[in-house]
Amino acid sequence: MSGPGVYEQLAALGVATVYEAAGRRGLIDVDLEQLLPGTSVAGPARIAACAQDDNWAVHKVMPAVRPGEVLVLTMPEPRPVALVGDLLLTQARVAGAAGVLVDASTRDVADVRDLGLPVWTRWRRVRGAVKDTPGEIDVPVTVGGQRIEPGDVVLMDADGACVVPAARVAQVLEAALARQAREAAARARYADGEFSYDVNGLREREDRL
Ligand SMILES: O=C([O-])CC(=O)C(=O)O
Ligand SMILES: [Mg+2]
Repeated sequence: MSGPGVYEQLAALGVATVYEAAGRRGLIDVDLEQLLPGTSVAGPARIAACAQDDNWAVHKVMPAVRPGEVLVLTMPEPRPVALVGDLLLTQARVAGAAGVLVDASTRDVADVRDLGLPVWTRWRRVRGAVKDTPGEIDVPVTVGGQRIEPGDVVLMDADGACVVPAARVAQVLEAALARQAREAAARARYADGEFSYDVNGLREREDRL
């Protein structure tokens, strides 16, 4: 079969549509700054669970990263401590990561932008991480109140981030494509001057109140 792959399709559908199609599940409920505006990515999670304020696990995870993966970096209590900068992210870029979710701080932002690797970060702060404790890689973590397991599909775009459990990807993709088709039909009507107040039956409902 040809055509765009599952990850490409999910990235194009976007976080809002996929989250809605998943039954409003999987939201990574935290403010993230998108360092490369205009990018959207989806891919299986490769996880580094760092010790507090420590980026040993980020160094450790780099040799494990496979092309197309979304690297998820977190620590027990996320704080504006720089888990990554351009040196670590160069390694992610060369490994072929689709994108990086930093549930902490990123530094060397100008150089990171030049790398062209899409990164979403909680903070931009240069405070350095220590390397005292190995932490863990390839383990489940919680980011923005949402559990992410290795291999779950993480999506990120201008709206933020969400995750789809690996076992639900096919079902959520199908529902998201259906939702996209419904939204396209609605968009065409609004572009023609109709109003959602009428199309969605809200005027009629209000008249009956
Ligand atoms: O080395 C660090 O701890 C983070 C950093 O600045 C880089 O990766 O360039
Ligand atoms: Mg640096």
